[in-house]
Amino acid sequence: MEVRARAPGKIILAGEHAVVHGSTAVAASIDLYTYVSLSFPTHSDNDDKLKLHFKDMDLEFSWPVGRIKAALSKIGSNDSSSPKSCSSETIKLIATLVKEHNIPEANITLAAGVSAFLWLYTSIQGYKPAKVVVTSELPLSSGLGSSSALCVSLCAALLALSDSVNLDCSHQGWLMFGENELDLVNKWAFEGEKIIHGKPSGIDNTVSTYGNMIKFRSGELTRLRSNMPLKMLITNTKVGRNTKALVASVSERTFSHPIAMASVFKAVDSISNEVATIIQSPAHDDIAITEKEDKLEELMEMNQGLLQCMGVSHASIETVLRTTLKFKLASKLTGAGGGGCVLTLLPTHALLLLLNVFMTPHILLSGTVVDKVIAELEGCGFQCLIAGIGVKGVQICFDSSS
Ligand SMILES: Nc1ncnc2c1ncn2[C@@H]1O[C@H](COP(=O)(O)OP(=O)(O)O)[C@@H](O)[C@H]1O
Ligand SMILES: C[C@@](O)(CCOP(=O)(O)O)CC(=O)O
Ligand SMILES: [Mg+2]
Repeated sequence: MEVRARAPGKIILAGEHAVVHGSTAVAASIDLYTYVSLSFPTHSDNDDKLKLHFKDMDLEFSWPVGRIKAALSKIGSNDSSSPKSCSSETIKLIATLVKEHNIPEANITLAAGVSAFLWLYTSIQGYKPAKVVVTSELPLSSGLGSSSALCVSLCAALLALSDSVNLDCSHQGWLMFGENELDLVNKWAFEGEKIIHGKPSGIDNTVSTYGNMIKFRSGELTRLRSNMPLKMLITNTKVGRNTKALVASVSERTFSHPIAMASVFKAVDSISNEVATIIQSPAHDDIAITEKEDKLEELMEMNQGLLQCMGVSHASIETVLRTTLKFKLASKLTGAGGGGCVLTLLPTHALLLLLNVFMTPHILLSGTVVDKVIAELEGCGFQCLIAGIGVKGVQICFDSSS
């Protein structure tokens, strides 16, 4: 029996970082997924190893289960139905298992993902031999939530073959979990995110688990129903960064300037609530949609200004902001910043109209504003994509033939 799980990445429309400090944020899932397949060896395979394959990087890890059991013996027995945090002592024990594999320096940030894997696997499945294969359509360490998509898809696959979840294994194709199972996946995935991020807010694993669009504050989720077409250009600056370090840097700034930062977080909270209201409010005609788009653009620019206050912008992000502004398009970073991805709202008029009179003569050529801005951004060495927004959350698929 093999089970596959897929979990979507995400964009944060408003409120990243501030959400770690108790403000509201708004996020949506995107149609780029991380896939995890899990299979147990048969008796005739005579295999006693736990194997992890990061297929995209062609990196394989394996440990005899006896070795894992010996290293983690103090943890006690596993109980997949009650998610628990990995203690700092256990993190150290897990780190010794990870270090036994010499991860190439260029891929060293993957060590956090391997540690999260070992914690989630042993906590949910115990010390069984298995093979786990991970692939992803998401760029890693870019702000699109690859860490949470990894944790959510992994937990879904592990729980699908655990005693805590009862599913119809004969179902053909992708299958959604029920609400209780989703809650369990989400809670375990949050524990994995803690290992990768240090201090996650939980918004990324929550939107990857439940999908669609959510408002999130202090662990509480409100599902949003969008009442407008929402198209975003995602520009990957390809500047790698690490969410854990960026979250820590904002915490340091908060420690140094608590009163000023409290005001920044309060302003972000208001922006996120306004974004959620605009997205959900009814729009009966094109004029109403344009008004909503104008307001969203202003709020995105305001949020970006506050992210600059938090110290998480980057020269590459500023280049994207300047470039899109030339085309009268508003942008903000998404995720932890420091490089990574930038969101640009593509208002309906930008998708339909040819360049208009506001543009300077040298760019008054054929094509839509969107074609032009993408060409210019890609000319800077960035990578652009337009992802589908608000897709379903985590899903699983059984393959009983294997
Ligand atoms: N498909 C994957 N394969 C291996 N590790 C992954 C994968 N996706 C995420 N990770 C782990 O998550 C880390 C990136 O998480 P993070 O810094 O939060 O960035 P983001 O979540 O924005 O992509 C990687 O360095 C790695 O440890
Ligand atoms: C910066 C933050 O708000 C989002 C991080 O997202 P990402 O890992 O950069 O995709 C952190 C969090 O909410 O846990
Ligand atoms: Mg992350």
